[in-house]
Amino acid sequence: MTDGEIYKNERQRSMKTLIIYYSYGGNTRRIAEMIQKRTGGDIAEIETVKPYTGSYDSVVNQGQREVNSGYMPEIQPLTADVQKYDRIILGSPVWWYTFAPAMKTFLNTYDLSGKIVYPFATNGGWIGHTFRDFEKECRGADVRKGLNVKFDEAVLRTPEKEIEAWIDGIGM
Ligand SMILES: Cc1cc2nc3c(=O)[nH]c(=O)nc-3n(C[C@H](O)[C@H](O)[C@H](O)COP(=O)(O)O)c2cc1C
Repeated sequence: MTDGEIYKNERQRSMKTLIIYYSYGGNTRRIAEMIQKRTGGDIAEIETVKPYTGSYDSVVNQGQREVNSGYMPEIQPLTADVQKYDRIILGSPVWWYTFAPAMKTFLNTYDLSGKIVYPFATNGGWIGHTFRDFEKECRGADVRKGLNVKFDEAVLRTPEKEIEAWIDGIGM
Protein backbone atom coordinates (compact mmCIF):
# COMPACT_ATOMS: atom_id res chain seq x y z
CA MET A 1 0.00 0.00 0.00
CA THR A 2 1.23 3.51 -0.74
CA ASP A 3 1.26 6.20 1.96
CA GLY A 4 -1.67 7.81 0.17
CA GLU A 5 -3.69 4.59 0.34
CA ILE A 6 -2.86 4.05 4.02
CA TYR A 7 -3.90 7.63 4.79
CA LYS A 8 -7.15 7.14 2.89
CA ASN A 9 -7.95 3.91 4.73
CA GLU A 10 -7.18 5.43 8.12
CA ARG A 11 -9.29 8.47 7.35
CA GLN A 12 -12.20 6.26 6.25
CA ARG A 13 -12.00 4.20 9.43
CA SER A 14 -12.02 7.25 11.68
CA MET A 15 -15.10 8.74 10.01
CA LYS A 16 -18.28 8.56 12.01
CA THR A 17 -21.29 7.10 10.28
CA LEU A 18 -24.99 7.53 11.00
CA ILE A 19 -27.77 5.49 9.42
CA ILE A 20 -30.98 7.50 9.07
CA TYR A 21 -34.12 5.88 7.73
CA TYR A 22 -37.84 6.27 7.33
CA SER A 23 -40.04 3.18 7.14
CA TYR A 24 -43.80 2.94 6.94
CA GLY A 25 -44.20 -0.85 6.71
CA GLY A 26 -40.92 -2.18 8.14
CA ASN A 27 -38.98 -3.16 4.98
CA THR A 28 -36.64 -0.15 5.09
CA ARG A 29 -36.17 -0.62 8.85
CA ARG A 30 -35.09 -4.21 8.19
CA ILE A 31 -32.40 -3.12 5.72
CA ALA A 32 -31.27 -0.24 7.97
CA GLU A 33 -30.83 -2.71 10.83
CA MET A 34 -28.93 -5.08 8.55
CA ILE A 35 -26.54 -2.23 7.68
CA GLN A 36 -26.25 -1.30 11.35
CA LYS A 37 -25.33 -4.88 12.33
CA ARG A 38 -22.68 -5.12 9.62
CA THR A 39 -21.11 -1.70 10.14
CA GLY A 40 -21.68 -0.95 13.82
CA GLY A 41 -22.75 2.59 12.85
CA ASP A 42 -25.29 4.57 14.85
CA ILE A 43 -28.90 4.54 13.74
CA ALA A 44 -31.84 6.97 13.90
CA GLU A 45 -35.40 6.71 12.62
CA ILE A 46 -37.40 9.49 10.98
CA GLU A 47 -40.91 9.47 12.40
CA THR A 48 -43.86 11.59 11.38
CA VAL A 49 -45.68 13.50 14.11
CA LYS A 50 -48.98 12.22 12.72
CA PRO A 51 -48.80 8.52 11.86
CA TYR A 52 -50.21 7.27 8.56
CA THR A 53 -53.36 5.31 9.36
CA GLY A 54 -56.06 3.46 7.45
CA SER A 55 -55.85 0.69 4.88
CA TYR A 56 -52.72 0.14 2.77
CA ASP A 57 -54.63 1.34 -0.31
CA SER A 58 -55.69 4.56 1.39
CA VAL A 59 -52.07 5.23 2.41
CA VAL A 60 -50.98 4.56 -1.20
CA ASN A 61 -53.52 7.18 -2.36
CA GLN A 62 -52.59 9.66 0.36
CA GLY A 63 -48.91 9.15 -0.58
CA GLN A 64 -49.71 9.95 -4.21
CA ARG A 65 -51.43 13.19 -3.27
CA GLU A 66 -48.55 14.15 -0.97
CA VAL A 67 -45.80 13.37 -3.51
CA ASN A 68 -47.62 15.18 -6.32
CA SER A 69 -48.15 18.31 -4.23
CA GLY A 70 -44.64 18.27 -2.68
CA TYR A 71 -46.19 18.01 0.79
CA MET A 72 -43.78 17.67 3.71
CA PRO A 73 -45.33 16.08 6.81
CA GLU A 74 -44.10 17.30 10.16
CA ILE A 75 -41.48 14.95 11.64
CA GLN A 76 -40.25 14.32 15.19
CA PRO A 77 -36.82 15.76 16.04
CA LEU A 78 -34.13 13.20 15.18
CA THR A 79 -32.67 11.41 18.21
CA ALA A 80 -29.10 11.78 16.87
CA ASP A 81 -27.00 14.89 16.26
CA VAL A 82 -26.41 14.81 12.49
CA GLN A 83 -23.59 17.38 12.75
CA LYS A 84 -21.40 14.89 14.66
CA TYR A 85 -21.19 12.55 11.67
CA ASP A 86 -19.10 12.62 8.48
CA ARG A 87 -21.00 9.93 6.61
CA ILE A 88 -24.75 9.50 6.41
CA ILE A 89 -26.51 6.40 5.12
CA LEU A 90 -30.04 7.42 4.12
CA GLY A 91 -32.86 4.91 3.63
CA SER A 92 -36.42 5.40 2.42
CA PRO A 93 -39.15 3.39 0.76
CA VAL A 94 -40.02 4.53 -2.76
CA TRP A 95 -43.36 6.33 -2.81
CA TRP A 96 -44.60 7.20 -6.26
CA TYR A 97 -41.16 7.00 -7.91
CA THR A 98 -39.31 9.06 -5.31
CA PHE A 99 -38.45 8.89 -1.61
CA ALA A 100 -41.28 9.13 0.96
CA PRO A 101 -42.54 12.62 1.95
CA ALA A 102 -41.10 12.19 5.48
CA MET A 103 -37.61 11.90 3.92
CA LYS A 104 -38.31 15.08 1.94
CA THR A 105 -39.12 16.85 5.22
CA PHE A 106 -35.92 15.51 6.75
CA LEU A 107 -33.75 16.69 3.83
CA ASN A 108 -35.34 20.12 3.96
CA THR A 109 -34.87 20.44 7.72
CA TYR A 110 -31.36 19.09 8.31
CA ASP A 111 -28.15 20.33 6.70
CA LEU A 112 -26.09 17.55 5.09
CA SER A 113 -23.66 19.84 3.26
CA GLY A 114 -20.05 18.65 3.40
CA LYS A 115 -21.08 15.09 4.25
CA ILE A 116 -20.74 11.88 2.27
CA VAL A 117 -24.18 10.39 1.68
CA TYR A 118 -25.00 6.80 0.71
CA PRO A 119 -28.69 6.46 -0.16
CA PHE A 120 -30.72 3.26 -0.32
CA ALA A 121 -34.32 2.78 -1.35
CA THR A 122 -36.63 -0.19 -0.85
CA ASN A 123 -39.35 -0.62 -3.43
CA GLY A 124 -41.54 -3.02 -5.38
CA GLY A 125 -39.54 -2.67 -8.60
CA TRP A 126 -40.35 0.87 -9.75
CA ILE A 127 -37.56 3.06 -8.42
CA GLY A 128 -38.29 5.97 -10.79
CA HIS A 129 -36.15 9.07 -10.11
CA THR A 130 -35.50 8.32 -6.43
CA PHE A 131 -31.69 8.44 -6.62
CA ARG A 132 -31.65 11.55 -8.82
CA ASP A 133 -33.90 13.20 -6.23
CA PHE A 134 -31.52 12.23 -3.41
CA GLU A 135 -28.71 13.92 -5.36
CA LYS A 136 -30.81 17.04 -5.87
CA GLU A 137 -32.12 17.35 -2.32
CA CYS A 138 -28.89 16.53 -0.42
CA ARG A 139 -27.57 20.00 -1.19
CA GLY A 140 -23.82 20.40 -0.85
CA ALA A 141 -23.28 16.73 -0.02
CA ASP A 142 -21.19 14.20 -1.88
CA VAL A 143 -23.88 11.67 -2.83
CA ARG A 144 -22.48 8.24 -3.69
CA LYS A 145 -23.96 5.33 -5.63
CA GLY A 146 -27.24 4.21 -4.11
CA LEU A 147 -28.58 0.75 -3.33
CA ASN A 148 -31.87 -0.39 -4.86
CA VAL A 149 -33.54 -3.02 -2.64
CA LYS A 150 -36.50 -4.84 -4.11
CA PHE A 151 -39.26 -6.40 -2.04
CA ASP A 152 -42.47 -8.22 -3.00
CA GLU A 153 -44.59 -6.96 -0.11
CA ALA A 154 -42.48 -8.14 2.86
CA VAL A 155 -40.39 -10.68 0.91
CA LEU A 156 -36.85 -9.50 0.17
CA ARG A 157 -36.01 -10.11 -3.51
CA THR A 158 -32.59 -8.44 -3.79
CA PRO A 159 -29.93 -11.05 -2.91
CA GLU A 160 -28.40 -10.40 0.52
CA LYS A 161 -24.95 -10.78 -1.05
CA GLU A 162 -25.67 -7.73 -3.24
CA ILE A 163 -26.67 -5.69 -0.19
CA GLU A 164 -23.60 -6.84 1.74
CA ALA A 165 -21.30 -5.91 -1.16
CA TRP A 166 -22.76 -2.39 -1.21
CA ILE A 167 -22.34 -2.06 2.56
CA ASP A 168 -18.74 -3.29 2.35
CA GLY A 169 -18.09 -0.71 -0.39
CA ILE A 170 -18.72 2.04 2.17
CA GLY A 171 -15.45 0.88 3.74
CA MET A 172 -16.16 1.07 7.47
C1 LIG B 1 -47.61 5.35 -0.72
C2 LIG B 1 -46.82 4.25 -1.37
C3 LIG B 1 -46.31 4.44 -2.65
C4 LIG B 1 -45.50 3.47 -3.24
N1 LIG B 1 -44.97 3.73 -4.48
C5 LIG B 1 -44.09 2.83 -5.03
C6 LIG B 1 -43.44 3.12 -6.28
O1 LIG B 1 -43.60 4.19 -6.88
N2 LIG B 1 -42.59 2.19 -6.78
C7 LIG B 1 -42.35 0.98 -6.14
O2 LIG B 1 -41.58 0.18 -6.64
N3 LIG B 1 -42.94 0.70 -4.94
C8 LIG B 1 -43.80 1.59 -4.37
N4 LIG B 1 -44.38 1.31 -3.15
C9 LIG B 1 -43.95 0.08 -2.42
C10 LIG B 1 -42.88 0.38 -1.39
O3 LIG B 1 -41.84 1.18 -1.93
C11 LIG B 1 -42.23 -0.90 -0.84
O4 LIG B 1 -43.19 -1.80 -0.38
C12 LIG B 1 -41.23 -0.57 0.27
O5 LIG B 1 -40.34 -1.65 0.48
C13 LIG B 1 -41.92 -0.26 1.58
O6 LIG B 1 -40.97 0.07 2.56
P1 LIG B 1 -41.36 0.21 4.10
O7 LIG B 1 -41.94 -1.15 4.52
O8 LIG B 1 -40.08 0.50 4.80
O9 LIG B 1 -42.37 1.29 4.23
C14 LIG B 1 -45.22 2.24 -2.55
C15 LIG B 1 -45.76 2.05 -1.28
C16 LIG B 1 -46.55 3.03 -0.68
C17 LIG B 1 -47.11 2.80 0.69
